[in-house]
Amino acid sequence: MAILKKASISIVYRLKLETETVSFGEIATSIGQAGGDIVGIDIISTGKTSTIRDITVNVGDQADSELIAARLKKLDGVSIIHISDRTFLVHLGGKIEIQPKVPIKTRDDLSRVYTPGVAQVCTAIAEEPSKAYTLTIKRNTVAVVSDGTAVLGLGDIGPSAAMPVMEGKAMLFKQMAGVDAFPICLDTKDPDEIVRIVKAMAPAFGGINLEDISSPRCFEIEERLKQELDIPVFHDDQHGTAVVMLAGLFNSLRLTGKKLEDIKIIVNGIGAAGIACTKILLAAGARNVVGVDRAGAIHRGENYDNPQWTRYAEFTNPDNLSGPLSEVIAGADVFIGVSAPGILKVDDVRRMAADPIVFAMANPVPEIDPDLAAPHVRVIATGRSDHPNQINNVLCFPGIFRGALDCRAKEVNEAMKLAAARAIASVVTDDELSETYIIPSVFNQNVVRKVRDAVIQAAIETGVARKDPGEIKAEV
Ligand SMILES: NC(=O)C1=CN([C@@H]2O[C@H](COP(=O)(O)OP(=O)(O)OC[C@H]3O[C@@H](n4cnc5c(N)ncnc54)[C@H](O)[C@@H]3O)[C@@H](O)[C@H]2O)C=CC1
Ligand SMILES: CC(=O)C(=O)O
Ligand SMILES: [Mg+2]
Repeated sequence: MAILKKASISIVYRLKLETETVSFGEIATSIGQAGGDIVGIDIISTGKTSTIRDITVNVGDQADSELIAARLKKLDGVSIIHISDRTFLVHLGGKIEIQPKVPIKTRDDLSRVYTPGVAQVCTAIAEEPSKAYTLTIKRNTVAVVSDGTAVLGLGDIGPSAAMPVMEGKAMLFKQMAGVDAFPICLDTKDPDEIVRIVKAMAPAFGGINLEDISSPRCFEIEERLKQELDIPVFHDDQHGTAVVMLAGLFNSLRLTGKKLEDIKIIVNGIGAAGIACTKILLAAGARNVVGVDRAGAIHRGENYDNPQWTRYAEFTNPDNLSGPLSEVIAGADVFIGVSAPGILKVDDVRRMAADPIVFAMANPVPEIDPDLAAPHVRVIATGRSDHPNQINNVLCFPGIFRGALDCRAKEVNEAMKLAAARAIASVVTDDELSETYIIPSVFNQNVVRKVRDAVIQAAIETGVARKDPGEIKAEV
């Protein structure tokens, strides 16, 4: 796919240059001819006969980077000291740390934050457990829990390899919504064990964000934890994705003038995200949703190994369509992809109804290259940040947990999710709305505030809020 060749890797070449032998112009030409785009030049040190420089270059992929290195090595007077990928550099030593809120400078400080003073606080919590919310990190802290089995679209890469994603989620929680989040990657795939561990660690947390746990195990794990814990448990890949997708669809339909209840929607990839997207679409009023997976359209009368699919067929696909994506997509108004790279073809898009809406949300590579789809659709959205219309659950989870924590919600229910979707959609005003702006930017400051407020309101209305946020502010 062309998308894989776009400049998405940023490489720093540290070079020693013999100034009598080679000019910077020769180096720049060499890099440019190999497909690199120089975006920064830093002088590290200079001597009488040589200089050391860091040249930052954007390249399409690893092969381009290697080609540039090979060309530089051939130039007289150039030696490569080292090559670093800026994405790797930003991960060195991990991306987050814990900071104390008060300094410990004297024995007096020590005796208050630690023993003996801390004992009084422990006793107060032992006598009144709800004080954990006011006297510990619980009220502002979320566990981001994964077992590394469905990491982005990379699949079962294990708990250690999942950590960078979970650290990234923790950064986003903090930066977007002030929520302290811990990445916790478990070295087990056993649902019983995951449930037991998460329950056992729950006292420290005000909420649990499950992440990148493969289906169908994710459904059982989330359901059991919701039943057994009194703090919100939210599987981001299901509900965060569904909320943001619905927000994007609400706004796309504002453009096309079509109504949710009248349109045909294909959801491709009936896993964690696909099932949740379907459920929220139906809850919002859609009537004709057809799920498609590797086995084609999920329909009644088929004996699926995956029990989720048998259940799914009962409440979707009103015309009981069967067959591959390329057939059932005919006449569809909307394609929601939460499956795998490159499986939607331009010919498939051509078979859709007028003004097609395509959300190709598989990460990191979408179901169709947005540049290929663009001439044939009214709206194209992906999960990526390097294209317009980024439909990514980062627009949801910070605000939804900010709201849930602030009102000490017992759970995140359907009303709260629908309220969050409407809130995200509402950030885009009528004047701003266009084919390339159906969803607010991740950096739009209004998103978290609007989602938080809407979630609190819905939590209060549905009786799951344990606190008025005003009272929480008064306690600070
Ligand atoms: N943009 C966003 O915010 C989000 C995007 N995603 C992306 O959606 C995709 C799925 O994520 P999950 O639902 O968590 O994974 P999952 O593993 O629970 O589900 C994936 C489903 O896609 C199906 N699938 C795989 N290849 C297929 C093919 N060639 N044709 C039809 N179906 C196929 C699988 O059989 C499975 O049912 C991933 O690429 C993930 O990165 C997931 C969550 C959020
Ligand atoms: C965005 C996200 O959570 C995913 O692709 O899994
Ligand atoms: Mg995820």
